[in-house]
Amino acid sequence: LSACSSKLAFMHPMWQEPLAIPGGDRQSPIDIVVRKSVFDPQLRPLKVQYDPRTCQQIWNNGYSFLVEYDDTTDKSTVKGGPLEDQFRLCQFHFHWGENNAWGSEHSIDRRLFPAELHLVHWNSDKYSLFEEAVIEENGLAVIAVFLKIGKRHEGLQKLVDALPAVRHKDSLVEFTKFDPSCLLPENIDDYWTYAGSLTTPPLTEAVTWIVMKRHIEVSHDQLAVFRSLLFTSAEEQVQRSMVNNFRVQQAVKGRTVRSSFT
Ligand SMILES: NS(=O)(=O)c1ccc(C(=O)NCc2ccc(F)cc2F)cc1
Repeated sequence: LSACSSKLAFMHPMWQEPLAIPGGDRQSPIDIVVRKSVFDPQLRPLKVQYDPRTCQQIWNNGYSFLVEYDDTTDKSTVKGGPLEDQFRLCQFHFHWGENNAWGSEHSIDRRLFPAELHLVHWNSDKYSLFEEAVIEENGLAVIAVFLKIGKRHEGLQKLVDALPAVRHKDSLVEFTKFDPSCLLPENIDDYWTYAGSLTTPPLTEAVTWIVMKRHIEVSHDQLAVFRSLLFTSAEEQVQRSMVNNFRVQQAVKGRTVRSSFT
């Protein structure tokens, strides 16, 4: 699937791109050009340790739906890989399209996927709050996993069943005992990593991106439930479907994308 830019040109981005971005030379998302990525043998395997008991709620924030975790202790963490420190999971969310031709934020040699999962972590060795870490260049680590349409994802179904409860912007529902490691591909040793930013405002250049080479599969019907969510709150007259909630791709600007595999 190629990102035919003309197809995307008419689409209204979710929000107006700011005129000036702080720094602006490490923005996300990007297209990962595989032949330009550099194998780094010093990249270690990722160590992911998630405790399902830290799962708290699902919140529709008007951009996506966030599954939020208790990040007041080091119970759900990621370390290793390109990371010097230990990072705490605070939430995960997705980006998706109006159809299966596009929806992911990153692409691999221009190949887009119907959706992309982001597991968001902050550096708890150096900072004491997410809000502090989000403005620091080594503050955040986001693991990105591409979603492809295929067989039904049994682990995802518990989340899909809860989504109608957060149909409108600013709605929230209790959601517990969900282990997000079920959303990781079997092999998490093969990934690309680069220095980037948040892909929604405030777009701060604080993110070490870890983009998984292997995707996961979800069914067409499961992704259709994502598309049944709304950008708009219950009070608004005009309801708008929550689809195409991805940012336009940004210039690589001389950055090197490293790979953990040859
Ligand atoms: N798509 S992505 O993975 O790059 C991404 C991850 C997290 C956030 C986020 O938390 N935003 C709200 C937010 C909340 C508090 C704060 F201090 C800063 C701030 F960005 C935005 C984008």
